[in-house]
Amino acid sequence: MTEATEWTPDSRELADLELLLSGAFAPLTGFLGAADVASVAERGQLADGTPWPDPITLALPDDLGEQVTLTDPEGAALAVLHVTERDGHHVAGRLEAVGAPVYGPFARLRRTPAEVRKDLPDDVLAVTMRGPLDSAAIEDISATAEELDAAVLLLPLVYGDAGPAVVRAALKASAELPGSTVVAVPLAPREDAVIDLELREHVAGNYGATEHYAGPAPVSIPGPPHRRGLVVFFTGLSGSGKSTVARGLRDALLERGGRTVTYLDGDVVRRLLSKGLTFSREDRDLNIRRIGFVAAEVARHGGLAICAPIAPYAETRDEVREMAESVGADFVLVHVSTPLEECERRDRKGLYAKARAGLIPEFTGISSPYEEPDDADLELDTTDMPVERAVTMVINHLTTGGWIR
Ligand SMILES: Nc1ncnc2c1ncn2[C@@H]1O[C@H](COP(=O)(O)OS(=O)(=O)O)[C@@H](OP(=O)(O)O)[C@H]1O
Ligand SMILES: Nc1ncnc2c1ncn2[C@@H]1O[C@H](COP(=O)(O)OP(=O)(O)O)[C@@H](O)[C@H]1O
Repeated sequence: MTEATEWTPDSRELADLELLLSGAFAPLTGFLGAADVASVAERGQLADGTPWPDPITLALPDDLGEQVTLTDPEGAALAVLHVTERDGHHVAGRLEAVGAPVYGPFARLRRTPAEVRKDLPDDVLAVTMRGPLDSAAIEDISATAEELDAAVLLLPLVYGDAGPAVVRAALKASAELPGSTVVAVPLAPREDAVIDLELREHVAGNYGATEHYAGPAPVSIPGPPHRRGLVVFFTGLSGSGKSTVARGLRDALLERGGRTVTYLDGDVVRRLLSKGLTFSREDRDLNIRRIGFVAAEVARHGGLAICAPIAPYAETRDEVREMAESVGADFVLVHVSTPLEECERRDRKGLYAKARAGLIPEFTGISSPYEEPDDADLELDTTDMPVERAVTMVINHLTTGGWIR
């Protein structure tokens, strides 16, 4: 008997899990095993011939055992998965519901198909929505419902940051469609438009739809750069000048006004957020991911975050870029490329001397690697450069990119 373990699926898997548990993905009752996945990919059918458009899968690390409690990011248990099949990282098995989370925006509108169906008549026109309905669409829906003598069921498909806005759009449309019902459904969009539509039809059918109307795709217009969130990420050796330039940048931005600025000071991060972490690769990566997480949260809300850690590994810097971009923010990488000889000559804290004497293990540039970026947006060698000039170069870059005006 293996020990019970816990796992938090990613956001799309969690959305699928909720639909599997609520019955919105019926006839599916669990994540698909290899035979079903292959059959869906080849024929758009489960292995037993039932039509199904999209492989609904869950990836788990290999070492989690046979009984895995699936939790949401806050740690609340949602289901226990009794693993009976593994295909690489993909796992299938019986899902045992533990309890649905009762929080989150519009949680009261996340009802199961069984609950919704018992309140609806035989004829239902379901409208799946990922964005607002304009007046032409509302008129169309109203006329179709009248023609079919059907009740209108608005199904805002909530996923990601835009979720609450889609529900608000559905409630607004509902006010113009007398007698309509709104039910929030956590269906993540699929890349393939045909599969996405078929999946919407299946879900709508499970909610009792006899007719399905797919609301238009939302038009997403990214805000201008000076309104978008931004992460300015300095990387470079110890003593290269990261903190000095980063602080100068913060001060210059505050003097100009117009943007909210958060400076994640390296020392403060190491003292608070990353207290107790060492300089092993693993701990450095964790430190950088934590910085990236906080910076992306700042940028998610339109703020400008400045970070200045050494961040010696390219892969981890890429992860932070990805974190920022995944919340709709931009990412500017500034490589403070002052060479090791100059950093060592400065040796402000006497650390290089200690590292050379073998008193500090794993010191970046001496006994631990620094991977030079090949994707820097700006490079600053501060060897013969006054601090003010370095700050101006960053400001100029941000102005040229439109992030500041
Ligand atoms: N082994 C080792 N290697 C590199 N640096 C060391 C080490 N031990 C302590 N220090 C001091 O810690 C500062 C770097 O911390 P960071 O959080 O920026 O490093 S990392 O990004 O997690 O690699 C760095 O400060 P800065 O000089 O401001 O860069 C060093 O003063
Ligand atoms: N153009 C410059 N930009 C930044 N720092 C400079 C520059 N010229 C000289 N320095 C000096 O180099 C040192 C850089 O230290 P620091 O900013 O703490 O580096 P880091 O944060 O990369 O470890 C400071 O003593 C600073 O005064």
